[in-house]
Amino acid sequence: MASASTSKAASHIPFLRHPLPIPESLNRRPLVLAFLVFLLLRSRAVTLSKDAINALGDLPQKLKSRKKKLTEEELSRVLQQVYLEKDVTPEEEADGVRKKTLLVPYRGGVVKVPIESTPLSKFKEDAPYFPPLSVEQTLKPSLSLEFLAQLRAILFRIAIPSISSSETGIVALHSTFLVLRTVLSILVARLDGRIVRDIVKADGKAFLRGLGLWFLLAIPSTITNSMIRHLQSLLALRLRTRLTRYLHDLYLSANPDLRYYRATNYLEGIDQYLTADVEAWSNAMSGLYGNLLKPSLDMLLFTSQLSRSLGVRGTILLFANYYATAAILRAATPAFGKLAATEARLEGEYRKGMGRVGREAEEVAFYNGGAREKDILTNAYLKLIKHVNYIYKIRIAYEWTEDYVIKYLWSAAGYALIAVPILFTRTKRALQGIKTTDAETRKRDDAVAGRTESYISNRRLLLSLADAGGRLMYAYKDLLELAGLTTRLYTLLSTLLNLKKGYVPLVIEGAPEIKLANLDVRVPRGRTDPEKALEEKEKAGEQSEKSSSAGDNEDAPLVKDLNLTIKVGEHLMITGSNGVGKTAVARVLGGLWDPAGDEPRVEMPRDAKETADFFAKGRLVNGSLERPRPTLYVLPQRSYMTVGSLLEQIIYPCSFASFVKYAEAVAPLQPPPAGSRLNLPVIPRDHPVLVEIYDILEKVFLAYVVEREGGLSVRKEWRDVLSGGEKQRMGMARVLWWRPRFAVLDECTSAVSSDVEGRMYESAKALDITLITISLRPSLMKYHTQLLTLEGPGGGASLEDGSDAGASSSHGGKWTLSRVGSKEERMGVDREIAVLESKLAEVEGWEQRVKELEGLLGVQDLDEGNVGEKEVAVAEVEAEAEESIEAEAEVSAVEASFISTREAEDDHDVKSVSEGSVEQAEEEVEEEVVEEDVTPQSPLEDID
Ligand SMILES: Nc1ncnc2c1ncn2[C@@H]1O[C@H](COP(=O)(O)OP(=O)(O)OP(=O)(O)O)[C@@H](O)[C@H]1O
Repeated sequence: MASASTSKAASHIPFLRHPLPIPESLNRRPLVLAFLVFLLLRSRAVTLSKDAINALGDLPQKLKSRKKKLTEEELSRVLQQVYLEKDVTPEEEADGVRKKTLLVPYRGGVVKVPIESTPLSKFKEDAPYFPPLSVEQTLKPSLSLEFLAQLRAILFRIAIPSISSSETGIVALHSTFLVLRTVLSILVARLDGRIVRDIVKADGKAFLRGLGLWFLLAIPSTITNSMIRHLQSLLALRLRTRLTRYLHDLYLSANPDLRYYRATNYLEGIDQYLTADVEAWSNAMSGLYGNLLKPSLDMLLFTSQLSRSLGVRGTILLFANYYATAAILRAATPAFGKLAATEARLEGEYRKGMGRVGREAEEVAFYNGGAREKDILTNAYLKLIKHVNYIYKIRIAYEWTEDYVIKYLWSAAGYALIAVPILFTRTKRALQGIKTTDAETRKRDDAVAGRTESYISNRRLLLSLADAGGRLMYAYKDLLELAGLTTRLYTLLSTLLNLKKGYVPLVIEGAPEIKLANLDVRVPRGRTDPEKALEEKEKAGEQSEKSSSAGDNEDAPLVKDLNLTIKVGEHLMITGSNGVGKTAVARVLGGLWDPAGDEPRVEMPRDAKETADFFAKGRLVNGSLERPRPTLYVLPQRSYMTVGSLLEQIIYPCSFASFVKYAEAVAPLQPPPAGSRLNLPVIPRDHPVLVEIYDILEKVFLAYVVEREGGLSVRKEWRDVLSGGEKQRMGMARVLWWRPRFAVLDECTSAVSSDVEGRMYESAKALDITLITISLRPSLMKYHTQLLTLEGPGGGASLEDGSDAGASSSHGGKWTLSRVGSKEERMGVDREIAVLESKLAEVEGWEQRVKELEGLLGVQDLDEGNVGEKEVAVAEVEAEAEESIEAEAEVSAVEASFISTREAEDDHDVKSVSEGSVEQAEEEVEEEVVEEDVTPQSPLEDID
């Protein structure tokens, strides 16, 4: 009855076209809704209890397994194994798909995570969606159509690739809860009004009913809020995971893509892009979805609700309000997108600096460079902080405007919207004219109650509207920031997807050689700083003619027109001064740099892919236990130690999982130990593959490291644990284990003692490995048959031996190839021999003299009158030196004869030897060789 009268009273109030005091029919709506919510909760409660029951059922099992955590040994096995390989179909295999089960240690146990790599065809399909950006676009991200295109490409090609992906489900659920929250907000606003109305009317029963409903509504409202937060975080995590997995597959690509190597030429601080930017983008994206959808929905629904009660005039005023707000805020909003992108870049620079100091801590410590590094890092940090501070400062003005407009202007507008009709319409006049009979008084009371209810509801709706407007404005700022992050992420993806594929050498099946023809070696064009590039572009616009002529000025090649054949068994040594391009040749051989020049040609005997497949799948070649050999294995100048066990250092880049598969193919493994929770077999110590590993360690004189560190499976930070020489020996162990057909050894024995070096070289040769050594040490020549001398882009200005490389070439990149034993090589060896021998002679002389003096004096005190003694000693040493020169002449003659024998074999023209007669020496040597039955491997052997 009361509600009927309320409705009637309300209908008297002209500004309430649809009176808010709820009539009989409408009055049931909250009840129905409350009932629905109850049902929902009930079903939820049932599910919860089912889950709870299930969980309770599993509890003993779980507790039991929790109690029995992995032992340390099991954990180390898991860490070593990392993953289990899964089979793929031949089509998937051809498309580069790999399936694995990752073993992740988690809360004392192991969680198995299935992973599947992105097919190569997917990258090909995606590339057209990520065309490269211009410099302007990279530097000035904005809310434009380009931004939408970038966002669409990232979202629908990578982050949420299909409608059936789990991310779609999360978005759908998230959206449902967002809508639900808006609906619940409206219900709360209505109920609020109703409760106040009942208080004004002093209707206790209705008030209590309203209060009951209030509590009921609170339950779904709070659940909705926490679910929205949870789903937002979940969505962010999923987006990040998708992007990260995709980027890992793309970035860490195998030869010939090598994107992790090539991309550094184009993007600075790429690790910041790959880690922090991906995370920031995912958070911004998932947050923005909620921040944009919810307030937009709120605005829509609240506006429609309000316009029903405010009438046409009110609605027009409301929209005018929106328009004014948007115009003010747009004018007051700074370029947050650009600011966010710059902040990410500066953050990356700072992190990079920190990482460098961490990585090179020992070097910095030796130089005591802490203070200098501090300056560099503080500089980078202050640059970042200044920028962040600047953002904060401009945010003050922006947020002040926003707060003022949204909170106060909108509230004032809200008051006006509600008050104006009440104060200045017929209603007021009508109400004032009513005579105060009892019935009319009641009617008037009802009208006041109705107005109060409508006021409270509208006020709440308006406050919510202001809140939604505020969030929408924040969302606008977030959207600008997202534009900045999107541009960075897009730049990363488009750079990686559009990177030019590396040069693929021509594979000649069964060829016994590596062949290089018409090959120029040039430093690849480096990265250009986008800001500088923009400046240059602008300048170039002004003086385009000048710049075009400047473009022709290309750097001279490091090596020009190289034609070289490296036959199996013909060991090559590459030498030349520092910086002439020795490593650069290895970079071309290894596929890191593309060959330049006129129709360059690089021919390789066989693809190393077979090796990779072999280790991934444990397949044997023709059923034999012989594992395939990679064509080329390059040992770089700087030793690299990977994360993992000692064994993994030797077999790098083969993983332990692949190694186990290979071992299993070679000979049976031991079953897992009894009671082990891991189903991982064990390789026994006497297994042939481990025997081989230990044998290799013996050969490189590292067996003691296994003893010292406590076994092959010990995991340590090997970069710090092993000494420089040990790391280089580990490199040689890798060569001996992989047994490549050709091994490039780039100054990789510089810290190894020469006797060990020699034995390692011999071990490698014994395994039929053809060596391509890059070194400045003439003592290594004896292990090689060919010598490539580079003269660098300057054209051979600095070869010290005075050989025929002195003629400077204007084009640069001169090179000479000779047989070891030729004039150039001999001169280098001669020089080294002379130095070594004079030192040797000195030592002998002094030792002898000391003995004599000790014999003469019988006492060690040489202080008194030692000047005379020293003179005598020097005279004696000189005599010794003379003797040694004679001995040297003999040695030189031996060498010369050896070299000339070789040269004669190779039809080389050997004419001059500085001391002694070649013919005579040759005869002598030949006699010696026959008598002693020694193969004259090296001219230095006698001395050794
Ligand atoms: N990524 C690069 N960007 C620019 N220049 C480079 C790059 N890599 C190498 N260079 C230049 O190419 C030249 C040859 O380098 P390379 O490493 O081949 O020298 P090298 O002959 O092996 O010297 P060293 O004996 O000192 O090892 C050097 O002048 C070097 O500065």
